[in-house]
Amino acid sequence: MSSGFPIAVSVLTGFLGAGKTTLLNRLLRDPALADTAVIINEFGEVAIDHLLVEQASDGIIQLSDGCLCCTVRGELVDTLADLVDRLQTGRIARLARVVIETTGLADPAPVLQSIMAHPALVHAFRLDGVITLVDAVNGNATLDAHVEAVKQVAVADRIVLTKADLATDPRDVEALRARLRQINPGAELLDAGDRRTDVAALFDCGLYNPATKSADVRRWLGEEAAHDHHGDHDHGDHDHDHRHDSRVRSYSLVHEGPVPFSAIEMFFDLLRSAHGERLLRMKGVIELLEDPSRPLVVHGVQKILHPPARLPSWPDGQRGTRLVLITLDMPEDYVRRLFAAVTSRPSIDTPDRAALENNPLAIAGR
Ligand SMILES: Nc1nc2c(ncn2[C@@H]2O[C@H](COP(=O)(O)OP(=O)(O)OP(=O)(O)O)[C@@H](O)[C@H]2O)c(=O)[nH]1
Repeated sequence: MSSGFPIAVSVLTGFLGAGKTTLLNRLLRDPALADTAVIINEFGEVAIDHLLVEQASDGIIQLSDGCLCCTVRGELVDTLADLVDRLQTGRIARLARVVIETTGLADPAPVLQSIMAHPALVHAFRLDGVITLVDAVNGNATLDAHVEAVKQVAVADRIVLTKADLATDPRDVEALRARLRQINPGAELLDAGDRRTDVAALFDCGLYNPATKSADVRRWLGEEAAHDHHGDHDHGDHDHDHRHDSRVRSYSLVHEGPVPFSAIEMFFDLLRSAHGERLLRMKGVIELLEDPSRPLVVHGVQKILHPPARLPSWPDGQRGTRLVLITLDMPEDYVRRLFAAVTSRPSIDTPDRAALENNPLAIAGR
């Protein structure tokens, strides 16, 4: 794979009418998004209308053969593979970024999964981050009614509140902000009406940037680890029945001292085989016994684990293994016991790693 790879992929999601296209059109006027391909997944057609945009002196041009109709996931993969082919055959000179706008009803996890899982794409693309838009007027009701909307917020790296200008009561907007922070305390919460909500604020989320060999670990792990958050709290005086929120949980697992690669591998394998589809998102840094000075950055979506990357040094000087899990209906106790077992901190009635190696089913899946 030549230079220029892997290409950053950003996923833009948000419920029906949240303002995705409006924001995208605004962002695309920024020259910083030159050399960007936009893939739009329109609702209703179960199809992807993809519009390839290419840098030209006079702005954006649509490639003449750029429109295909196709089914969602397979064709998303085909579309991305086609982009790689165009680059390698010189039909596109440069491609710095891909933005995928999902349908409002989409559960973003399978979209992320199809990018991260495919062998042909895994080295060509890297997930930069998920940008989720939430409508300030309808957001609360949407989150109450649709678990997909809660998942969209839960997996976000950036949350953008739209239409705050249409809200009649600022207290409602504040309550919504509090709820969004509750569901996903690690994501930055931005306002669409704020001029600072620009390309720089929304892209390069820092999961892992091969160019700088860095990851914004402090932000996405530090905050989580500090709060060790659950999504099922009441919100003070706004005591709604947020039944979907409580199904989504975000919590961190911490282990001081290095762990062998085999233990981490076993943890992920058992977790994914027992509860893969409930693991919405996982990110973390790991201190490996085999190479403790270079942290291993891992991130995964459902059953898919992205190829781990190595950082040259510990970003905040703090060693140890820190994982953030965002889950839907997953028993936290099972995850904690499994983690304790593989990191060899046995607790009562919990087998240690040696026992697990002999019998991986020793910790029941549910
Ligand atoms: N007042 C106001 N209107 C907005 C804002 N953002 C979007 N809109 C309007 O909301 C409507 C829906 O916006 P779109 O950008 O089409 O929303 P979308 O999320 O792409 O919609 P779907 O693709 O159908 O899910 C349009 O009429 C926009 O002009 C905002 O911040 N303030």
